[in-house]
Amino acid sequence: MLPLCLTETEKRARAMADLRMGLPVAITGPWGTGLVFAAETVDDSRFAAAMGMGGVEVAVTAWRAATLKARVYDGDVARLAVPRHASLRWLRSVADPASDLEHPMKGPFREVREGSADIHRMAIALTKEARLLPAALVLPVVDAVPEGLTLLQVTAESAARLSAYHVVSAARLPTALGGAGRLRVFRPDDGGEEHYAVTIGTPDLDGPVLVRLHSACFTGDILGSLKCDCGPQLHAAMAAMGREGAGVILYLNQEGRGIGLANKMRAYALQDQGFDTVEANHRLGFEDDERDFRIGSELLGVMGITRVRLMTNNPLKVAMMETQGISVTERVPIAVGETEHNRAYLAVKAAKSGHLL
Ligand SMILES: Nc1nc2c(ncn2[C@@H]2O[C@H](COP(=O)(O)OP(=O)(O)OP(=O)(O)O)[C@@H](O)[C@H]2O)c(=O)[nH]1
Ligand SMILES: [Zn+2]
Repeated sequence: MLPLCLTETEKRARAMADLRMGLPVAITGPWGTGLVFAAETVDDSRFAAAMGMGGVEVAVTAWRAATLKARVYDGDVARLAVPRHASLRWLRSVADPASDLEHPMKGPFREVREGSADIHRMAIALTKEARLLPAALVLPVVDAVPEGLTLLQVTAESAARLSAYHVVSAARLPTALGGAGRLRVFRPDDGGEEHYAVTIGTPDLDGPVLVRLHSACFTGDILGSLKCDCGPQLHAAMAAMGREGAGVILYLNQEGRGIGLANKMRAYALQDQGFDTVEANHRLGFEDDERDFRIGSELLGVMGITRVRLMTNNPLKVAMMETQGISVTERVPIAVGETEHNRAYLAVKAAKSGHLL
């Protein structure tokens, strides 16, 4: 292969930007080649062009299909035929639950069951990775793939691959809560999100290190939102590490349990309609938690940390660390920040996501 050719990983990173801009991406597999658009970003003229080519389907997750009352024949993905006279507005309303209560009857749908859902499944994975709504327009490519488009191969493996990370830069960062400290920036080799490590004091890397894996929450961490407990948890963890004289906060840019801030605000809008945090994710078509917990253990590995006292109320985090080869010698609970606004949210996390209080 020419040294200047792109790898599948590089093409996949490029495909994220394409989908976010409303451009199509081509995906090829044993069943043929498809053109894929994100339902959220495709514009009028490209939608019209796609409809002109025929055979257009919309791929949604099984969660979204359940809300739409559409049948699912492919496990986690449903394929819906796009009616010949459907408008872009119709497509958006299939993808976006914002108007579900106002217009509950979007169907009837013609579910597609012949052929393979491989391209559709990969299209959903790409829209999720691009932090868009998990819904995609998929149409068959009959002739050649239009010039200049990113062309990806269907592979189960590429979706599951975890990037390697390296430290880009680091510097001293004293904080009011933690005292002396250091901030490191980690960059993945696949063009994805950077993550940060805040080291407080000088942890002894041989012993168990007091660690918090904190998922970014712009609303809680920065704005002091009362809807969740993230800000107080972050600050309590830093203060505890300051008191002990050592610890590590991994600040993971997995906003909204991995769905991104735009989708989290869509989830909040659904919560304003009366749905709880888990139901809102499902109506949008997401799992209740879309985070890749392997990133945390990967970064600990880069830092040379193998044994931790993990500050969390989430047993899944403990289990994932253990599976990834990090020994959790103790779970350190952090029950702080309950308010009248987040009491119901915390109760749902305890009941549905197994959080310990
Ligand atoms: N999708 C979604 N994400 C939310 C919501 N509220 C907070 N988040 C995000 O949830 C993440 C924090 O996860 P939590 O479940 O609170 O806590 P955890 O990190 O799993 O567990 P702990 O270690 O016990 O705090 C952050 O990324 C927040 O942005 C919500 O209503 N919907
Ligand atoms: Zn939060």
